[in-house]
Amino acid sequence: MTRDDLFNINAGIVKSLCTAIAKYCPNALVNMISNPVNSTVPIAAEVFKKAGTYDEKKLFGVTTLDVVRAKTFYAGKAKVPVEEVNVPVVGGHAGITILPLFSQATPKANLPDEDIKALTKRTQDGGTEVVEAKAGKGSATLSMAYAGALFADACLKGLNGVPDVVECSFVQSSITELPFFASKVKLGKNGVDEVFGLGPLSDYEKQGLESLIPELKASIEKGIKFANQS
Ligand SMILES: NC(=O)c1ccc[n+]([C@@H]2O[C@H](COP(=O)([O-])OP(=O)(O)OC[C@H]3O[C@@H](n4cnc5c(N)ncnc54)[C@H](O)[C@@H]3O)[C@@H](O)[C@H]2O)c1
Ligand SMILES: O=C(O)C[C@H](O)C(=O)O
Repeated sequence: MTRDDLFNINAGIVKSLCTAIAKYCPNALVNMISNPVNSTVPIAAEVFKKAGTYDEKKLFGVTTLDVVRAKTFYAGKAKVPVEEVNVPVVGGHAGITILPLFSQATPKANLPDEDIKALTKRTQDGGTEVVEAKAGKGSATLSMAYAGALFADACLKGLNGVPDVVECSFVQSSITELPFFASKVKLGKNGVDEVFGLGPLSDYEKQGLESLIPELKASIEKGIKFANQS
């Protein structure tokens, strides 16, 4: 099976599920985990737009697993307790479109450049590492369940009026030239309350941002095209 076959199968499933969401629960917050997230979120947006139910504050690509991985790998390298670590991960959810911002990681550890590069690559390749290790038996399951639960819980806290709930997510965005982008998002009573900008980037992160834009743009466009042609 080619990647295109996989895209078509998952994209078709997402399209039909989103058609049902538009009909039966049009006001729901939608947490999109199905891959390729960089395309399935734009597909969902197109389906909802056609149905007249699109609310950009209520559609989220779940990138929490990238954050969980970045935190875990950073904690290991920096020798700090993982529960104290914070690392924003921006961009998208595939390969080089996943951009962990270790320059903003806390607690500060002043890791050398080669460690930052290795941590970045490991975060970007984390999903593939699991897929390869499971050798045909699927992708990350327990860690995804953990990450999905974290993000769903954050959405529920926001809906319940808990202040200052902030998570990274792939959402409609105007912080770059792309219509969808993952960054820190404040969650509130209506879903997205505020999409935060990227903050100061290191030169390495600036390069990473520049490199990911064309790939992420193509994946977004592929999703939009799929939604509108089939
Ligand atoms: N966003 C992330 O970080 C992340 C992490 C892990 C997995 N994923 C993605 O999550 C998705 C599911 O992964 P998985 O490992 O749980 O796969 P899986 O094959 O174990 O489960 C897929 C489920 O979808 C169901 N299904 C198939 N066709 C359907 C349809 N037409 N309508 C409704 N349900 C249907 C199947 O019965 C099955 O239960 C994949 O797209 C995977 O790439 C995303
Ligand atoms: O399902 C995959 O290809 C990988 C998944 O998105 C992950 O990050 O683990």
